Amino acid sequence: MELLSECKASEIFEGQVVVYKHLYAYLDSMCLKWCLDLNMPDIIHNHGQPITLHHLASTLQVPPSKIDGVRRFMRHLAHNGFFHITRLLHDDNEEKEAYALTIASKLLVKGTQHSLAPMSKCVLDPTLSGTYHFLGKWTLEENLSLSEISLGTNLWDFFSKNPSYLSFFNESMASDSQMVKLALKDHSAVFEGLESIVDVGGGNGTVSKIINDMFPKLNCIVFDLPHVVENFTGSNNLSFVGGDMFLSIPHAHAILLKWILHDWDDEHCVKILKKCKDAILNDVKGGKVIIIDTVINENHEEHELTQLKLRMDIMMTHVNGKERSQEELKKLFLKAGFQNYKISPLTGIYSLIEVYP
Ligand SMILES: C[S@@+](CC[C@H](N)C(=O)[O-])C[C@H]1O[C@@H](n2cnc3c(N)ncnc32)[C@H](O)[C@@H]1O
Ligand SMILES: O=c1cc(-c2ccc(O)cc2)oc2c(O)c(O)ccc12
Repeated sequence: MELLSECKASEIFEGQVVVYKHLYAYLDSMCLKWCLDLNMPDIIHNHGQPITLHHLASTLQVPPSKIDGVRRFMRHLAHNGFFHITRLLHDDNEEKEAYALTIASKLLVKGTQHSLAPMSKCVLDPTLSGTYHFLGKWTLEENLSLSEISLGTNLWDFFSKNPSYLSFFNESMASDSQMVKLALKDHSAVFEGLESIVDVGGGNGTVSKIINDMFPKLNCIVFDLPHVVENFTGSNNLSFVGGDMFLSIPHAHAILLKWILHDWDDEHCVKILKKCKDAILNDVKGGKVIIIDTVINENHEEHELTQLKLRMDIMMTHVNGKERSQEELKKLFLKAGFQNYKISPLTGIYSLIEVYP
C-alpha cells in the first residue's frame, strides 16, 4: 500500500523539508562548535572592526583549499544570526564582504561578564552531548537516567569522579547565572527584608555572589554536595556548606533553588521541596522558597521560546529531570505542603517563583 497516495506532491515535499530540517539540525550545533573551537568571536572582537574573509583566514592560517569552507561556515552562521555581513571598502577601492559580531556572537566572546562560551563548550562537549545517542535505550530502561545509561553513573557521581568535568560544568552553570543577574535587577524586591538565604545546589556560588552584591547585609549560604564546595572559600556574608539536600538543608529565611527542580523527577522534587519547607525558619514572617527555573507556557509565549524550552526538556533526560508547566509545578508545591505561590516571568527561559509555606 502506498501510504502517501492521497497526498499532493507538494505536501510530500513539505513533509520532506520537516524531516530534513530535523535531521540536519545537529549541524547548527556543530557550526557553533566550529566557531568556538576556532575562536571566531574573539578574533573578530580583537580585530576591533568587521573582518574580511581574507583577514580571518590569514589570522587562522587556513590553508588556501579551506578558505571557501570558512566562507560557507560564516555564511551559515550569519544566516542564523551569529554574524552580520557588511561591506568594507578596501585600500584597492574594492568593496569586500566583512563579518561583524551580533549580540549572539558577542555573548560567545570569552572572558566577558556575560560570556556564554563556557556554557556552549559544556553542552557541545563530545562526551556529554554523545549521551543523547542513547535516548532510545533510555526510554526502554526502567528508572535509569541517560547519564546512568551512557556514562555508567548518575551525572553528580560522574562529576565527583571526574573533577575536570565538575569544574567545566560549574563554570558553564556560572556563565548562565550571569544572565540571571541582568534579570534580577528588576526583581530585587523578592530578596528585600530577608536576613538569610540558602542557595541549594548553588555550585560555585555565582548566583549567591550576585545576590550578595545586591544585598550585602543578606547572609548567603551556598549549599551543595561536599565535593562540589570543598575548595571554595566564602567571604564576610557568604559561606559554603557541603551536604545533601535530600537529607537536610541549613535553616534560613529563604531557600533558593535555581535550576534544581528541573534536574529531578516529581518524586524527588517533592522530597527537595519538603526539605526546603523544613529549612525555612518558622519564627520569621515572609519565609519562602524562591525558585528560578524554566516554566513551559505553550499557549502564551512565542513558538520559538516554547521550542527552546521543549529542547531543554529533552536535554533533562540526562538526569531524569524535566521542564514543567505552571500546573505541574503547582501540584508539586501542594504535595510538599506549601499553601501558596506566585510566578513571574523573568527572562526568556526563566521564571521567578515564590512559594510560601
Ligand atoms: C544544574 S546545577 C545548578 C547550579 C546552580 N544552581 C546554577 O543554576 O547555576 C545543579 C546543582 O545541584 C547540585 N546537587 C546535585 N545533587 C545534590 C544534592 N543531593 N544536594 C545538594 N546539591 C546537589 C549539583 O552539584 C549542582 O551544582
Ligand atoms: O546546559 C546544561 C547541560 C547539561 C548537561 C547535558 C548533558 C550532559 O551529559 C551533562 C550535562 O546539564 C544541565 C543541567 O543539568 C541543568 O540543570 C541546566 C543546564 C544544563
